[in-house]
Amino acid sequence: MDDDCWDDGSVTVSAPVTAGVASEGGRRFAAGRGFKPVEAADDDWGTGSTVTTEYNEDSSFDNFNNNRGGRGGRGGRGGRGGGGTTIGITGTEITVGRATKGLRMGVDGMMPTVAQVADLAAGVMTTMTEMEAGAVVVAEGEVAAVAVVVAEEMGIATEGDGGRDGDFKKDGEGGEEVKREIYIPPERGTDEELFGSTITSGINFIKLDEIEVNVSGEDVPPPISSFEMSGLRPHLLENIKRSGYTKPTPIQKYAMPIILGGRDLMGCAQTGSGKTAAFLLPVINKLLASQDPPITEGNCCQPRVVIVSPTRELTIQIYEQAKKTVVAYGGVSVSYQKNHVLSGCHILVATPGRLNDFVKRGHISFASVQFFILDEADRMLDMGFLPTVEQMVNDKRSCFPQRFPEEIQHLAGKFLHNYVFVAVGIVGSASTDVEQIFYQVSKFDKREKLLKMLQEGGGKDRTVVFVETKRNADFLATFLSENDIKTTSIHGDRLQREREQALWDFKKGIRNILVATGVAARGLDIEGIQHVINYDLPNSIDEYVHRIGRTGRVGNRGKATSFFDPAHDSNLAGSLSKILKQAGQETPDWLSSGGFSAGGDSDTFGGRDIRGDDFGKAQNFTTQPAEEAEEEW
Ligand SMILES: Nc1ncnc2c1ncn2[C@@H]1O[C@H](COP(=O)(O)OP(=O)(O)OP(=O)(O)O)[C@@H](O)[C@H]1O
Repeated sequence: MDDDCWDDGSVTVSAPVTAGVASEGGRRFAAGRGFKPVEAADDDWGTGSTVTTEYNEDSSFDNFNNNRGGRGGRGGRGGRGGGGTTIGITGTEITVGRATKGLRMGVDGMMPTVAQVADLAAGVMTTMTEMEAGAVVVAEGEVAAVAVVVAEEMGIATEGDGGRDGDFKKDGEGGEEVKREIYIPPERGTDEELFGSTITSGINFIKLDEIEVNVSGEDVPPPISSFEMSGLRPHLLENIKRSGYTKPTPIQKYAMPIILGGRDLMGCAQTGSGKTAAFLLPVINKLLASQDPPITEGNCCQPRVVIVSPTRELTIQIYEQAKKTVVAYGGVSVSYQKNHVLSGCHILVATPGRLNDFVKRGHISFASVQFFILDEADRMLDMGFLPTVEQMVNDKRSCFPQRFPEEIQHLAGKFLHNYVFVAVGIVGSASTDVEQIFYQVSKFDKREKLLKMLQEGGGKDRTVVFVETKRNADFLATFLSENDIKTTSIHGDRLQREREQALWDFKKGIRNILVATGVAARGLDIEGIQHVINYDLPNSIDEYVHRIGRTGRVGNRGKATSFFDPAHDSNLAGSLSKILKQAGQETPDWLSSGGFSAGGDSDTFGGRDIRGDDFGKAQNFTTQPAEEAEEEW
C-alpha cells in the first residue's frame, strides 16, 4: 500500500521540546505547547527534542519556515507516512518494540545531527529495522533503541492537507513545500519515570472484588486470589510490587491463569480495572520462561507477541507498561542489550495501519507469533481493521482484552481456539466510581457554561473536555487559554510532537485542562484526572463510557459532567438513563421522562458469550482502510 495514506505510527511519551515554533497557521494556533502560553517558561518544557527538518543537499534544519498553510496544516501527507520502527530493549531477556511513524531515536533526549541522519540512509543494520533508507542503532544506559527512517520521510513533500481557518486555504490545498518533521522523542529511561507512571489505586479498589464475573468455556482454570499464587516468575512479582499492585483486580484474577494455562481468552472489564496488566503479565511470563531469543530472518522480524491498539498514545502507553513489567530484570550490559536490539524484538506494540504496512513490506512476519492481542477491539472494528486482522493472524492464538460487539466475537471465533470468555460486571457499563452529572445546555450556551464551571473550580481539577470536532477542540482550547485557564488540546490534526507535548503538559499539571476529541477516549491512563466534561456528547453510548472512564480508575473517585443538548443528543437519552441506573446513580427527571426517544442501547457492547451454531461463520465487516479512520479522531 502506498505510504501516503498511513498515519498511524506511535511514539514514546516523554517530554518533547519544540526547537522552535512551526507555525500551525493563524494567530491563535501557534504550535508547540498549546495555546496562548500562559506564563509557562521554556525551561519547564522537559527534555525531549524535536527537529523539523528539510533533508536536502545543504542539510539545513529549519524549524521556522514551515509552509504548511492553515491551521494544523499537516501538508505533505504524501511524504509523511514512511515506515519506521523503534525497538526498545529493557535490560532483560525481553525486548519490546513499537511500530512507529518516521524516525525515532528514543534515547534520553539524544537527537541526530544531519550527518547522523545521512548515515542512517546508508543502511547500517540487518534486522527488521533495516528499511528502504537504512537504520541506526543507539544504545545508552538502561535503554537502547533502534530507529529507522525511510526515504520518503526525508524528502520534501509537495502536497498539503492543512488550512481550514481564517485566511488559510481549504483542506487539501494547504502547504506547498513542506519540511518533513523528524521527531525524536526520548524514552522514559529511568525506573522512577517508568514506575512513577502508575495510577495509585483508590479507596474503592477493594470494591472491585464485589463485581460479578461471568465466565464461560470448557475446563476453565480457577481464578487466582493473589499475585503470589499466580505462578509468575519472581522478577515479575518484584516488578508488580514496585508498581504498587498489592492485589490482582478481578480481570487479572481470571485472565492470568487462563493465559498462563495456554488457553485463548476473550475478556472484558470496566474501564480502569487493569486489563493491560491482565494480558501483559502472563504473556511476558511465558516469554521469560521460554528464553527463546527474538527471531529475525534477513530484514524481517518475527515477534512472538503482537499487540495492536487503535491510537498512537495508547500504543505508547502499552509499550511503557510492557517495559515496566520487565525493566528491573536487568543488570545486563549495554552491549548485551544492543545485541538483543539488533536481533529483533519479542513484543511488538503497534497501531493497525502501520503494522499492516510492515507486514506487507515483509519487515514483520507473524510466523513466530504466539500471542496476538487486540486492545480496544471494538474500536478496531470501527476503524475497519478487522478484515486486515483476519488476514494477518489467520490461525494465530489471539486474546481480546476489551469489549466485544458480536462482529468481533464472530471474527474471533475464526481464529481463537476453544477460548474462555470472561466478562467482569455488566459489559459496557460505566464505572460506579464516576459520579455522572448532566446539564441541559443548548449548543449556543455551552461555551459560557464551561467557562463558568472551570472558573468556579479555579481551573484546578485536572480535567478532560471532550468535543466532537477537531476544529472545535482548537477553538475551545484557545478560548479557555484567552480566559486565563491553562489549556492544551489533542486531536488527530495536531502533529505527533504536539499531541505528545499536550499530554505531557497535562500529565505534569502544566496545563490542567485538556480539550480532546475521541482520540483520547480510549485507554489513556493518566494519574489524577478528577473530571471529564462532555462538552459535546458522543454519538454512541460505548464512547460515552470510554470517555468518562478516563477518571474514576482503579478504585479512585471521579466526576463526569455532560452537556446534553436536546436538539442534538435526544437519541442518547435512553442509553444514558440505562447507564446511570446500572451505575446506581440518579437519572434527572428531564432525562428519563423528557420525551426523548429511547435511542441507543447499552447492550450493543455484546456482553454475552454468543457462541452458537452460526458462530464464526460468514460476516461482512467494513472494509475501509484502517489508517484513514484514525485521522478522523
Ligand atoms: N492490581 C492492580 N493494583 C493496583 N493498580 C493496578 C493494578 N493493575 C493495574 N493497575 C493500575 O490501574 C491503572 C489502570 O489500568 P489499565 O490502564 O490497564 O486499565 P484498563 O482496564 O485497560 O482501562 P481502559 O478500559 O480505560 O483501557 C493503571 O495505572 C495500572 O497501573
